[in-house]
Amino acid sequence: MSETILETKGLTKHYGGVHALEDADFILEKGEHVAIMGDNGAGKSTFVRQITGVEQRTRGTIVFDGTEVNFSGPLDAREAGIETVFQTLALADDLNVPDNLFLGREKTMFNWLGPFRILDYKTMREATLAGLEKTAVKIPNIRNTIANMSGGQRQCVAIARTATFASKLTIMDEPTAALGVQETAQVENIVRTLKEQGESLILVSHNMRQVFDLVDRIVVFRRGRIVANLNKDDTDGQDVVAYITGAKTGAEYEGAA
Ligand SMILES: Nc1ncnc2c1ncn2[C@@H]1O[C@H](COP(=O)(O)OP(=O)(O)OP(=O)(O)O)[C@@H](O)[C@H]1O
Repeated sequence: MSETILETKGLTKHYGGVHALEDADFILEKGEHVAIMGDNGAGKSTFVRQITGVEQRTRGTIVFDGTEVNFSGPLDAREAGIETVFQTLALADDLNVPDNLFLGREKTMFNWLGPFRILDYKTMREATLAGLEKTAVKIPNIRNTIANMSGGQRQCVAIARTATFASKLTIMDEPTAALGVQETAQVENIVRTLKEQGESLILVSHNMRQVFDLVDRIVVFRRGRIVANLNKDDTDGQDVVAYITGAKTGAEYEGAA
């Protein structure tokens, strides 16, 4: 029997009078790869911001790995096991790969020597290499700073962070939007590797080909609401577009999976 890693019930976010997210009931099973699709302004990023602790929801519940959660910020969500790869990468340009992977985690990786905190570089380097190997990410020199890397390499570093810390859920918000063809292929290969490893994933994407290549299920948002929950094998691009545009209303939709 499958186990649920994430469930939202009635998840709602209003910005003043803007109802960006309304009553979202969403389920993700462990090991499942689900795409979130929808037109610009449909509420996809708002949904991601509520479940990753970036913002505080207006109402609704979030159950993560069996526990109801109220993350006070993104670090809280990371500590619980949610790794997020945003379109605008949360990487520091002037730091190298291990430093970036461990950014914000110094708490667990510092050795205490009296009043001084010393970074354990050996442990960091080894964990970084293991994380890169797990995702089959090829970075020529992990001592290079992020500023000297291509967009694709940067995205791979951000994704490798997921594997390094054995997260329970990976969320990618438009991970290839700014990438070229080859770089996109590399990122997509990493996503396939995560699938083979049983990693649970939410992929926000406008790219129909990519979605059909990579996920098991497609959830469509429209005007802040979930209007469709489609098994990839029971649908096609035309059907998905019909839900995205509102040609199909989703009136028949009654909750998640
Ligand atoms: N901080 C904010 N304040 C006010 N309105 C907001 C805020 N953030 C988002 N919105 C509004 O909420 C709605 C949903 O936006 P959201 O960014 O979640 O859409 P999206 O589906 O992610 O779109 P895109 O594909 O363009 O990223 C939009 O109408 C947007 O203008």
